[in-house]
Amino acid sequence: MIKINNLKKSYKQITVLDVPEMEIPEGQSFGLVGNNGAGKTTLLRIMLDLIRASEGEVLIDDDAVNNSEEWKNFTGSFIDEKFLISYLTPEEYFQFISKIRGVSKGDLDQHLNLFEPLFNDEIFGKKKYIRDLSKGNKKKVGVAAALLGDPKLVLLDEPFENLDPTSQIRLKKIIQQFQAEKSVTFVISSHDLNHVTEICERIVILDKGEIVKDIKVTERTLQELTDYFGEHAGI
Ligand SMILES: Nc1ncnc2c1ncn2[C@@H]1O[C@H](COP(=O)(O)OP(=O)(O)OP(=O)(O)O)[C@@H](O)[C@H]1O
Repeated sequence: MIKINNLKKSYKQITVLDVPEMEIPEGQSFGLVGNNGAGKTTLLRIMLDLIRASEGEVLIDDDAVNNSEEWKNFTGSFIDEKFLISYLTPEEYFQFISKIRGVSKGDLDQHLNLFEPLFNDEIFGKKKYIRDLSKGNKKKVGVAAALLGDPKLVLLDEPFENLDPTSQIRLKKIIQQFQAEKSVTFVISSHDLNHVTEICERIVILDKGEIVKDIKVTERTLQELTDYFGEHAGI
């Protein structure tokens, strides 16, 4: 589903991402981990054509993302709050996204029902604009919108960040439901090694823009990741 060829991103001659080759097959849940500045968000942004690569390309279903609009019809994503429309209420925002994606009112209601426990009576009916929601609640709106309209591919940057522990567990369950029932391909960056090993079948570690490990998740993976980052901390 995703293919990367000779991808490089540099700022002022400093290379921050260098991925010669990588493939993410359809249906895979792919986790991206790495310390601050490793290049995770840069990679996600290039995959979504939000920034241009300095060299190389990302293909989604064989189309270069910077040369095609096709992939946008089946790709959902939430990178940060800039994806939201801050002067709308959450209700208005979901209606707006539904219109763009051709989601009926019935399907929107069904989708939002799934998120009711995660939203925890904090999102709807509060007469608040998105800009007035807490960071965690903005994240919930963004992730729910990314999953709206039956996307085949979903990219999420640190979806668990700013969520309370109960919400993290609820979000994990929702993602697992989309994996099992809808075979969505997920690309998820996270600093939470527990969550990422639980929801991903493959984890790539980025270090200074390079892939240093590409792991098929097993029951030993959490320990392997903990050991890897522990070594970096000198522990
Ligand atoms: N516009 C920019 N100009 C210069 N350098 C940039 C720019 N955007 C990103 N970088 C650099 O690229 C590198 C990778 O950043 P990136 O945000 O992708 O890391 P990350 O792995 O997502 O980090 P974090 O875990 O802190 O979110 C960093 O060194 C960052 O300073």
